[in-house]
Amino acid sequence: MSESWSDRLFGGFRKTSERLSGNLATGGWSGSTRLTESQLDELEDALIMSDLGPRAAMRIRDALAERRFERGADERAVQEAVAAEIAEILRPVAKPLEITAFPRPHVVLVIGVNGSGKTTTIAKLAHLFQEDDYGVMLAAGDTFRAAAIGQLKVWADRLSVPVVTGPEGGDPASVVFDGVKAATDKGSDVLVVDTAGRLQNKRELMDELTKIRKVLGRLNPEAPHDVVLVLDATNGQNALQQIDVFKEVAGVTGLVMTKLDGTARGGVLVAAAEQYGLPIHAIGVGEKIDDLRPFDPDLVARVIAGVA
Ligand SMILES: Nc1nc2c(ncn2[C@@H]2O[C@H](COP(=O)(O)OP(=O)(O)OP(=O)(O)O)[C@@H](O)[C@H]2O)c(=O)[nH]1
Repeated sequence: MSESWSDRLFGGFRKTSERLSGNLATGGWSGSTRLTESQLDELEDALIMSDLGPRAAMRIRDALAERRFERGADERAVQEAVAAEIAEILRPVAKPLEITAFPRPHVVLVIGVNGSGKTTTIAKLAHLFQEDDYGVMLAAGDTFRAAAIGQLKVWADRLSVPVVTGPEGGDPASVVFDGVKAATDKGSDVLVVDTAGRLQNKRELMDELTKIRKVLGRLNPEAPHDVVLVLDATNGQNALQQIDVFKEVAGVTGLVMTKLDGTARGGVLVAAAEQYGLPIHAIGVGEKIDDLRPFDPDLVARVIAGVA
């Protein structure tokens, strides 16, 4: 690997940090040891414009209002202080997915709207688990579209991971049932289940997920152990609305945010952390198989604030 993960992370968040530092670089920070009201207003606006959301922006503003800076402190000092506050917000939610289920398999349902990067994320998660020497199996519970089943198979082949599929238009709950049985027979540690992402039809999706849960519960009352929502960071604030809907429809237990590379909207990660407090298991910063990693909240905070 020529580029380290943190290099890729910096590359990934470059647009976000440029945006935030661009928004912060209004000059005139130096002067007194406290930020003035108008400086604080500017700071809050810069954070909102950088997609951190009004709540996180206000929290950071309040924290910075309390802070004493060295006389003559510059923009960098303000950015450092912003980074420290962002880290405070991210630290409690940065939690990798852990395989804890006993009996095995640990069942992870993966949900998210089509195009959010769900299938790619499932492959990347499988790869992460493989790196930790866990036995992984996939289940193609998105039977709504043949393409989704095919795409998951391609990834499974590439990773040499078994995948349980059913016919297009078949019953997702029966694929999940077969998946759990196969994973149990094989002694797999983790079963990652792809599910349909038809947010337009909430009722149908809710019924489908309820049925999956019922079938899973019959096999193992603890399953699913995780319900992971995949969000596309390029959707900015709309990604947050998806959390609202999927929390209600699917009982989301954690998030993965993808496509943080190449978007200036990475601040939405901070907004999601502040507003929902759901664990953020990993972040996607590219299309390659190892472009999904559990994240280091302090490093990500420094990258977002442009001081890494
Ligand atoms: N740049 C970038 N692209 C990503 C990332 N994650 C996924 N993608 C790309 O996003 C596109 C959609 O990803 P899929 O995994 O097919 O998304 P999906 O949600 O399963 O979509 P459907 O298959 O349409 O349901 C693909 O071209 C992926 O390569 C990421 O972290 N960064």
